[in-house]
Amino acid sequence: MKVNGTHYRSLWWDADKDALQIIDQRWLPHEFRVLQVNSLKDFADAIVEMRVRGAPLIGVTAAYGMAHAMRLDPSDAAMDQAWEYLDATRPTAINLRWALNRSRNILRGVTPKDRASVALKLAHDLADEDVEINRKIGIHGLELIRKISNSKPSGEPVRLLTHCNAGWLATVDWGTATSPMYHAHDAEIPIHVWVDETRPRNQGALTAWELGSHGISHSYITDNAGGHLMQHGQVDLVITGTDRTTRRGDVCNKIGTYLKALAAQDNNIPFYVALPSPTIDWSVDDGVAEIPIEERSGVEITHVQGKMADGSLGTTQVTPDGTLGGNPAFDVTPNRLVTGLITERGVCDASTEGLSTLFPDLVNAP
Ligand SMILES: CSC[C@H]1O[C@H](OP(=O)(O)O)[C@H](O)[C@@H]1O
Repeated sequence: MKVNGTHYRSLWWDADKDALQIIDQRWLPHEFRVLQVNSLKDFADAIVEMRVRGAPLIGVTAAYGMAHAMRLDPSDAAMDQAWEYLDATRPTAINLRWALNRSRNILRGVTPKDRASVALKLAHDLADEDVEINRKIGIHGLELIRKISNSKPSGEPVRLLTHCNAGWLATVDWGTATSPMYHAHDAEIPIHVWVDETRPRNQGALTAWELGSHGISHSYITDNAGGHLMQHGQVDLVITGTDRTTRRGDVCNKIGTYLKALAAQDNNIPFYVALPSPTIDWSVDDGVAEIPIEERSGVEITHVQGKMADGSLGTTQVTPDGTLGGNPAFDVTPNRLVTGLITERGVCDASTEGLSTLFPDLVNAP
């Protein structure tokens, strides 16, 4: 999307430098820094340290990591080592393993001398595929927003609430949850977005940066304010992203999503999840029982990063010395709390039947 009038993807291949460039999201929203990825360790660190983040973007980054590994050593052993190394970076977003499997399954059928070029082409294709999937999610989600807008007095905004950043920064472009918002804004449908801060890493600030750059009205709110806003008729629709959705429609997403879904149901507010098909884990039914939840460092809880009074970026300790932080990074919203899933092929119920109807070609795919 646009940054000060210039279009960017969240990562891109620089042919002149023959290397992947990423937006280093650790410095946003205060500084826009581009980083070149030069080694396989750089790829892994970028994912672990959340320089790149968001399920789709993690997957595409890993695909470029496999291509880098094949340049160094295209042997079967090196391919498997790279797969293991990149797969171990973050456990929850299924797109990581999906992309690694897409790459390795193709490369196994390719002679080693051709693996580097084939792997790089696949990474480019996955990046382009992600952009198109998210664009289509936007088109389908737009109709949900339009329907609500048409039920309001002319000019009255549709009030959306979103959690974390499922924006273009979490994908290659458009975002998932934000794509319907961008499409609605571009269709001149008035919207206002309540943006959850999303402790502990405050990815909501990334969403605020994105929406502000696109001229979309928004308010940055505490994670605990959403229920109150819903009780007082201030929210028309909730749209979030997902890091892994099971075949029956249980949704794993950033910690706190489940609580928003509970509040939405209690207030009869539609709760939709923007779901690109690579984020569906067809091998899992019960999300609460089966999806591995990443436990990140407690320092992300006890300390906060931001812009200091002198304009420099820094980190400050919030808790007493010695206090340990507990930091599960995701939770699972059972399908019974999900109104619908907005996919690139349309909107469906959060159910096995809903997903298998839209994706009959994928439901039993190996
Ligand atoms: C479009 S997927 C976005 C998804 O990923 C985020 O997690 P993280 O920032 O830890 O990578 C969050 O769960 C978003 O909803």
